[in-house]
Amino acid sequence: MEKVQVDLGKDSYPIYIGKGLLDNISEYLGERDKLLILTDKNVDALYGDRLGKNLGDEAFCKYVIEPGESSKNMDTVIEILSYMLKEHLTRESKVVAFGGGVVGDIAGFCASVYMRGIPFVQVPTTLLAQVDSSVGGKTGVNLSQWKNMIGTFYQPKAVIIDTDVLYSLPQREFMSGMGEVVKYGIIQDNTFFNYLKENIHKIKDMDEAVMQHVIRRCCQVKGQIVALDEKEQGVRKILNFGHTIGHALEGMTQYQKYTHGEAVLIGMYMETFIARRLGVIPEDYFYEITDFIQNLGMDVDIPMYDVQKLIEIMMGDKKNAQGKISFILPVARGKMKEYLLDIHELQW
Ligand SMILES: NC(=O)c1ccc[n+]([C@@H]2O[C@H](COP(=O)([O-])OP(=O)(O)OC[C@H]3O[C@@H](n4cnc5c(N)ncnc54)[C@H](O)[C@@H]3O)[C@@H](O)[C@H]2O)c1
Ligand SMILES: O=C(O)C(=O)C[C@@H](O)[C@H](O)[C@H](O)COP(=O)(O)O
Ligand SMILES: [Zn+2]
Repeated sequence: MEKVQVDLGKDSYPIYIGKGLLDNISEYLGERDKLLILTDKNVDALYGDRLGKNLGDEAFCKYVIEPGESSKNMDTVIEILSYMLKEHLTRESKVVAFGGGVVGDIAGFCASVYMRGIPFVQVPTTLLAQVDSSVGGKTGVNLSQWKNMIGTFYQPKAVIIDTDVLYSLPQREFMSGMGEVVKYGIIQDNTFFNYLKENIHKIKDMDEAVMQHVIRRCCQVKGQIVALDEKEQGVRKILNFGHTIGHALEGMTQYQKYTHGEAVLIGMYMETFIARRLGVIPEDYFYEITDFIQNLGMDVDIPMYDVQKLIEIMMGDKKNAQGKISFILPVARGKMKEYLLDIHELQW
């Protein structure tokens, strides 16, 4: 088992990464009078009994949501908060987010607003959640076409990553997680980007040692960025590379066409084109990024007729300022810069 620490003063927490951690989960959960396991139907069917068995005689209750992005809204939040009240959860209880990023974002949000905040722990089960969404304390839900429009910054008490659960992931979900993994290579750590390129076959085969390294490195990079800028006033914005277009694509298609990671891959591809159009990225690096995304097998074409709609949604992005759309663009290997662009600069 490896441990990565997120340094946030009194809100610091450990990320445990290893094989089979689910079997000793009680050891990592910390103090509580009662647990609420929040999960989705797929994860519950695969791992619910195992988790329950490993909790032994502990007092716990469980709430199971429908899988997928369409659950990520205020209706689900109200249902969960009502259940928490019915189950008499207190400020000494703990919420366990047991699932992918959807479960994690909803569980963290519910924990952050119930009784003005009760502790929660992340037990991420998708690659995307293990490398990104379980770390950093962004919680929330979507409002209509606008992603994560309602939310809080609320850190978990711990993140417990059992790498064994990745082997039941559908191939599409695994590649979706690779979207955020590639992001970490581009935004800060060019050595890691080279590692990804060199090991792409082993990654696609889900080689255990390689995946352990990939997960640890992403958690380290994200943990360091979050420690520097918890509330996204500055450097944390680089984690949004690919997300201005990515989030708009998800919303424009009612969360039905792309997974989050797929939308981020397309977003990074298109935003790298914007960097080239602005003349801010070296030509060879432009090809390195775009070739790698294509080689992952991503279909990066979107129909031209959707561009106006895309821009309309991007106009509502949280990162925008001065009436302009914010883009985080690659300007050199491992170096990003924010550009505020108006609509006319995007129509060419
Ligand atoms: N808070 C953050 O910092 C942050 C960062 C990145 C993404 N996100 C959010 O995360 C969400 C995407 O997360 P996701 O990609 O994990 O999607 P998800 O939670 O919808 O999970 C994807 C699918 O995999 C299934 N699944 C989960 N674990 C499994 C396992 N071990 N084996 C088999 N199937 C399994 C789920 O039931 C679901 O059908 C988006 O809403 C995105 O906005 C948040
Ligand atoms: O943790 C962050 O900060 C991120 O930006 C991580 C992103 O991968 C994630 O998708 C995040 O939810 C996007 O930011 P948001 O503020 O637009 O929700
Ligand atoms: Zn993301």
